[in-house]
Amino acid sequence: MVELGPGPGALTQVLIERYGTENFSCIEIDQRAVQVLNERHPTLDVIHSDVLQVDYPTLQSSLSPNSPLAVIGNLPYYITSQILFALADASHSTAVRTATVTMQLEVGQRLVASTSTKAYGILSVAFQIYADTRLHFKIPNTVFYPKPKVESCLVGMSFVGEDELRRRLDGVRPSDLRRVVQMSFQQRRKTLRSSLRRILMEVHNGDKNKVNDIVTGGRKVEVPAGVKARAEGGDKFAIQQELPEEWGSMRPEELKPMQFIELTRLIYGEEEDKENYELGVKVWRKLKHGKG
Ligand SMILES: C[S@@+](CC[C@H](N)C(=O)[O-])C[C@H]1O[C@@H](n2cnc3c(N)ncnc32)[C@H](O)[C@@H]1O
Repeated sequence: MVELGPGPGALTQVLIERYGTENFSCIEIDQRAVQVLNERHPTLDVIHSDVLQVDYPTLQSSLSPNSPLAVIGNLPYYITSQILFALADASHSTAVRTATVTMQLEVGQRLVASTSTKAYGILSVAFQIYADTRLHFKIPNTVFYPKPKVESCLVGMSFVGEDELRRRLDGVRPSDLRRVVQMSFQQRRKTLRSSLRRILMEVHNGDKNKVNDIVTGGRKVEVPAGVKARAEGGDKFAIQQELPEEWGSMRPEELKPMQFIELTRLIYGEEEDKENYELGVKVWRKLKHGKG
């Protein structure tokens, strides 16, 4: 068990009473809190570090090589989503299996939001693909001291792990998925046709995943799946930088998480070796709170 941001140890105390200190480590950035914890709990492993710099697979192999980490904590709210995304990236390496964390209510609501609601966005799509996520209960601001302005909640995440994640992605690269989801929600009121135009251009120009050939004026041109290209005579050709109509007219909040995977496949194609391609360990963790 790893507690993120234990502070002087209000939650830590309760956890130690219940589970002891043997399989328990904490990560705290504040030197004063680290000192307090060391004095109060001499047998507890307290790591003085920034949680955003933690490499969970390395941490797991040093702390608990035979079983994945269970993460717990009353998270620092200003970096909640970055912490969560880092956990998602680690979840398919078997480093992290569960996270039970408090956060701002609004962020918890985004994680579990359904399509066509204001709260539905990047966090909802990512955490409904990578984990089974539950908002357990709300926590009023009156139970904290000093009293914060915002309400909180307890969220439980059970990460689906590598095999199930590969089944869900079915060859789609997480980095491509992240880009499509991010671009789609950057302008959440616009249609996908307009929000994703830049990606379609990049995919075409970027020499990546070229899967269809067209021939024009005796020249062979390759274009990505889902992008229509038209021979225009001579050696001229035009790429129709548009998504198929059924996708193009939709707005991002209408797409279920699994539909984002389908959309990504349409634009970027998929890996052939679906069992073994790199899922990536720093895909989502760079995303910041607030966008979508
Ligand atoms: C919301 S407080 C929770 C304190 C305590 N767990 C409690 O429940 O009372 C967040 C804690 O995270 C720590 N923290 C903030 N940013 C951090 C970071 N980047 N890495 C590690 N700890 C951090 C703060 O010093 C603080 O102790």
